[in-house]
Amino acid sequence: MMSECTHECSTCGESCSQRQEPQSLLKELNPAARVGKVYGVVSGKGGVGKSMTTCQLAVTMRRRGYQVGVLDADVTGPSIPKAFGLHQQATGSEAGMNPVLTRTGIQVMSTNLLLANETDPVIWRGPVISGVVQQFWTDVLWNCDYLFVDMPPGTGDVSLSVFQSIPLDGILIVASPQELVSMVVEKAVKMAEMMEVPILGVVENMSYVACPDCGQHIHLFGQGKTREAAERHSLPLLAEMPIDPALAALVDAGDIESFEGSWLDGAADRLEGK
Ligand SMILES: Nc1ncnc2c1ncn2[C@@H]1O[C@H](COP(=O)(O)OP(=O)(O)OP(=O)(O)O)[C@@H](O)[C@H]1O
Repeated sequence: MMSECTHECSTCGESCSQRQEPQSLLKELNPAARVGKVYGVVSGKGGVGKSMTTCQLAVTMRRRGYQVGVLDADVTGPSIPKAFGLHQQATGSEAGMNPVLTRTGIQVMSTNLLLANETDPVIWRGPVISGVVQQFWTDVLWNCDYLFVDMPPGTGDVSLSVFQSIPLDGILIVASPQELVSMVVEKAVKMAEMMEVPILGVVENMSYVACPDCGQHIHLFGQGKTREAAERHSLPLLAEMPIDPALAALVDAGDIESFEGSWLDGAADRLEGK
C-alpha cells in the first residue's frame, strides 16, 4: 500500500501521477544584475594560492578593460577583501546588495564585508554558509562581464551547493607542483566532471623561484613533471606562477592590484575564448 504523500519526490520511490521530474537547483540571478561569464576557482586543498589566483585573474581581466566581479564563496576563510585592501561594510537597499568596489573598480562581495568586525570568526553550520553563498548570487547587484567565484577549499557541501546553484561556465584549478604530481586535485577534477562543468585548465602556483640576481628560474620541485602530470589527465596547463615574495607583500598591504607579471596571460586568453 502507498504511504501518505509527503510531496518529497526525491525521497520516494513511487511512480504516481503527481510525481514531479527532478528540478534544476540553479538559482536566479538578481533581476537587476548582469553577469556575463562565471568561472569558479578551485583547489584540492587549502593554502595553495586559490585566492591569490582569483585576485590576479580579476586584476588581469580588469586591465584588459572588462567589468569584473569576485564572489568570495570561501565564507569561513575569506581572503579576497584583505588582498584588495577593503575594510568597509557592503551596503544594500530594497533592490539588493551592492558589491564593494576596489581601487580599480573590481566588484567584490564577501562575508568579511558584512561582519560588524572583520576579525570575527564565522561560526555557522553548512546550510547557513551555503545559503549565504547563494545570496551572493541571487541578491547582489553585479554588473560584470566576468565573475570569478573563489570556491571553498575541498569538495564538501558548500562546494557542492556552489556547483548546484550557480551556473558556472567553467572552473580553473589551482595547484602546487606536488599536488599536481600526486593528483591531490583529482577529487576537484572529478567533482567538476560529475557536475558537468567544463574544466578550463590548471594554474600551477609556486612553480619556481626567480633568482633575484641573475633571473634564472629555480624549479624547487623539478621541471616538466607537472606539465606531464597535467597532460596525463588531459588538463591544459594554463599558467606557471612563481613564488614571489613581492606578491605576498602586496596581499599583506591590500594592494594586489599593483602586481606585475604576465604569467596569467595564457589563462586570460583562454577566458576570452582565444
Ligand atoms: N605565488 C606566490 N608567491 C608568494 N606568496 C604566495 C603565492 N601564492 C600564494 N601566496 C601566499 O600564500 C598564502 C596562501 O595563499 P592563498 O590565500 O591564495 O591560498 P588559498 O589556496 O586561497 O588558501 P585557502 O583555501 O586556505 O584560503 C597567502 O599569504 C598568499 O599571499
